[in-house]
Amino acid sequence: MASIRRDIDPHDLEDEDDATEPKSANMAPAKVDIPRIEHAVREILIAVGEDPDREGLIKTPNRVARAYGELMAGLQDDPRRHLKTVFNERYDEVVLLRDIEFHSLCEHHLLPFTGRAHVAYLPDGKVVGLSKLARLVEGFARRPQVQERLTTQIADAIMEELSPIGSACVIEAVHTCMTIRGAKKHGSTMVTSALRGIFKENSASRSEILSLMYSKASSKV
Ligand SMILES: Nc1nc2c(ncn2[C@@H]2O[C@H](COP(=O)(O)OP(=O)(O)OP(=O)(O)O)[C@@H](O)[C@H]2O)c(=O)[nH]1
Ligand SMILES: [Zn+2]
Repeated sequence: MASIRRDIDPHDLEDEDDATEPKSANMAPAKVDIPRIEHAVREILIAVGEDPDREGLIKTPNRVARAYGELMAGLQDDPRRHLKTVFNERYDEVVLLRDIEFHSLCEHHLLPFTGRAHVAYLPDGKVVGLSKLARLVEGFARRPQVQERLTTQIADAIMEELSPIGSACVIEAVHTCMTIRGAKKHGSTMVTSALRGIFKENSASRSEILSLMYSKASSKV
């Protein structure tokens, strides 16, 4: 397998996006039904024995509705759009973007799971701007998810849009539904991987990409 030439901290990225496109940090909120969520949140507050009309809670239903608009922003987005602008580059070495921070919602409990995604591909003529990999992760994360699906959606989107020789996604995340409630296993981290193309078929390539992804082992999930 060709050796890695790019190993980039996403926080160092220059963003070359079109100025009209919403930035990943400020992804346009989803158009959620605000009154309906407000009503539901008010009902939850009553159901748990709270007084939704006390001063501290009076604006809470609206705040929660707006927060869901942000947390679900990916639902009305097609994250694959970020892979449509490609450079036809004669570049045949691995591109790896490591430690892409993300925040998602576990679809079982609607509680956050947060962590880092490591995304790589071995191009076959088509290369995208690195920030697009971060936007891809963000778009798939901002919706009710399970970590396995998030991981495969990212790897599959890269395979389908860029037709590379291989793609890989590894995600390390902490699920608050397991740390703050339920099993209450603080410090447990879920790790998932999706390998496609050469990274799935060739054991040497698979070992190399996984060791590169883990080499800065993310104890910082
Ligand atoms: N595989 C997988 N499981 C998840 C993910 N997010 C949450 N879960 C799990 O989904 C499961 C839902 O289990 P249920 O038995 O239906 O729900 P529950 O009674 O709240 O389960 P506990 O969390 O064990 O209390 C739990 O085991 C969670 O830990 C995820 O991304 N992937
Ligand atoms: Zn959960």
